[in-house]
Amino acid sequence: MEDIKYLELLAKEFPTSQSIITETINLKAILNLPKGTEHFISDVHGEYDAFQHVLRNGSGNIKNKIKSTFRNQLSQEEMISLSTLIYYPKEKIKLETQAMNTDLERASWYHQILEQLIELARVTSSKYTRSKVRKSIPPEFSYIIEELLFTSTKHKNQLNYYENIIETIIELDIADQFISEMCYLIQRLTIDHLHVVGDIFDRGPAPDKIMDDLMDYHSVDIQWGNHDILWMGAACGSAVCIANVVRISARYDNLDILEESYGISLRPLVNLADKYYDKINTQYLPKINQEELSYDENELRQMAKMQQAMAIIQFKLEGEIIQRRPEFEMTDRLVLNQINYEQNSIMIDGENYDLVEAYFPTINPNDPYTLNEDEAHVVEHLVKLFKECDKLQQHMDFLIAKGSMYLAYNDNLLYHGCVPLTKDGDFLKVELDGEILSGKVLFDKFEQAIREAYHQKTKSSVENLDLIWYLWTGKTSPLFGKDKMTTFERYYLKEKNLHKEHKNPYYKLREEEKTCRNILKEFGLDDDKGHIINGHTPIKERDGEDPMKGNNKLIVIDGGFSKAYQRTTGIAGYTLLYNSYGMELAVHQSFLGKLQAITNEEDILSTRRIVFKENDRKRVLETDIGANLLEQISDLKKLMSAYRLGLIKENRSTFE
Ligand SMILES: O=P(O)(O)OC[C@H]1O[C@](O)(COP(=O)(O)O)[C@@H](O)[C@@H]1O
Ligand SMILES: [Mn+2]
Repeated sequence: MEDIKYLELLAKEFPTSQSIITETINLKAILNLPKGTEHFISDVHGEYDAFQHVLRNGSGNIKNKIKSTFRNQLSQEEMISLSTLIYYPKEKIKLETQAMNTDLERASWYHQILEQLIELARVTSSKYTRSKVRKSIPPEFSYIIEELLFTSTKHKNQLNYYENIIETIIELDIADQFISEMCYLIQRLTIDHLHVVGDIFDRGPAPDKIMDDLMDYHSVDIQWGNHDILWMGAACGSAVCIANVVRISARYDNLDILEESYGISLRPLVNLADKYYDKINTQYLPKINQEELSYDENELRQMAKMQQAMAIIQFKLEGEIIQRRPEFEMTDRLVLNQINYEQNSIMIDGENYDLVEAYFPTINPNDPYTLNEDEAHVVEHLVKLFKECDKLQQHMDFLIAKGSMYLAYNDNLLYHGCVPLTKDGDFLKVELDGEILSGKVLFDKFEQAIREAYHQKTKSSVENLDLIWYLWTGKTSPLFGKDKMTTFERYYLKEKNLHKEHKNPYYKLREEEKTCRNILKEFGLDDDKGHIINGHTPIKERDGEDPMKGNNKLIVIDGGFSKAYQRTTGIAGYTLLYNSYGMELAVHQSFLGKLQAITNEEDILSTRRIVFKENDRKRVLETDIGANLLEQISDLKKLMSAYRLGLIKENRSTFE
């Protein structure tokens, strides 16, 4: 019965036997095509230009395609030039054509480039069905591009036809636009699907632009990172998440993201900072690249004061939650009541330490966690603006729609931080809302809390919002993975040992193959076939650390986009490609900037490391999409027999 109802619905889409046959042929054709290329990137941290570059060059994939297509026809320089054109078509066309003196010269360049691009688009589209390629083609040029891609040039007549189209494009003066569209098409066909393994936000200057691009991207999923969760909590109106977001933005000189990109006015915060903080702690000076920006002293002081005002609000709000939620076991993070405000010292683990440059004008020593009236006003104002900001809400809607705590995809398991484990490698048992949870169900519980908090945004339950903050900083959070966040200590104490945040046992245990296999099994995956793709921790390649762990069962792909971290890693970082031939890690050097990439044709230098090779080229049939298509084919078969048995009537009206 159920079945018939479902088939009746399906019959609306496939009203005749003929339409079923057509669709089945199409689906079967897809099953036999090579698996599409998956691209994995992680820890982008607001570095828009580097992110865009890696996306545009497909982690080196475009260059490889150019090499294999034109190895015997183009010089090394010509191939580099063609790749730059494909990454940055508009800018590169301008540069090239401006340097030419005659129309003839320009026409001959256009001709040559168009031929190369058509050839490359043919190669990159050969992995897909016509129908899929058609959907990727921009509508303005769909007719011409289809003709160029699908017309054979074997016969003289056909060659003439093809040449004619190229000439017409040049004559009609649409070559610039046409070339750009072809370049974007090639970019798009080179990567079938993108996975972003977390941390789009914080530290770098333009996470909002990254979100805009991701929202335009043809096929993408996201595994939430700890920084993304913080922003999601903020958008749900969690005051403590907002305090962290604003403090971090001030710390990395990114207040413009809030004020200009998201239109969140910081005026009340400026007033609060001006009213209370005339002395500043130098730890609150923003982290900026001194060569790039020159602020005068007043501006720097202003930013430091804002960061300081926000940090104190954060410590107060965190104290409230920690007291309200004893099960979070975070009482060691209750710092403000451990301070001796007369002596400016603090008690930690029974020892007394002097606070450096300490100054707490808004704290009442007898009631250190209560916001004063001005602070409460700032918080109220920010909560309102974060919740009302359309652009931020759209970005977060997208994170919710395309994102998750983890993803099982084509045998692989993707997550940002860690799977909490005991020292012995068992899944750590965590008590949440009276339930004892570990492994996969722990992730599921957190995900459910996030979704509930998000969907009831106007009256988000306090408990769920607390959990979102816990995911940012709690010691059993799969997104954080450390014992504590020592923000307070790093602002006020000179003892470096107190600044240390210790990674949990997972990070040692993931070196062992057994751990990785256990985790894959826990998430329902085949541990012989599958791999874990992990972000979050920069790999110190300079110190000999290897991104491939657990006998290559786990790959850490912190993209190293964050400039602040490149000093410790020695390289920029890693991205991963998984195509029909296997999986490859791309190891990137630093990105020198968009201008260098265009004018000097300086690509990110990347080397490749093979993670594994497929014995036989992998087809769509063997992927998750393949499994899905097989199911569709079987449903169509059922519908076909329902038509034959007369259980459902064919609707031929459109053909009669
Ligand atoms: O260097 P900053 O700005 O103080 O940030 C350090 C904080 O960032 C974190 O490393 C989290 O960020 P990541 O997810 O990028 O590691 C915290 O553990 C740490 O307290
Ligand atoms: Mn992270």
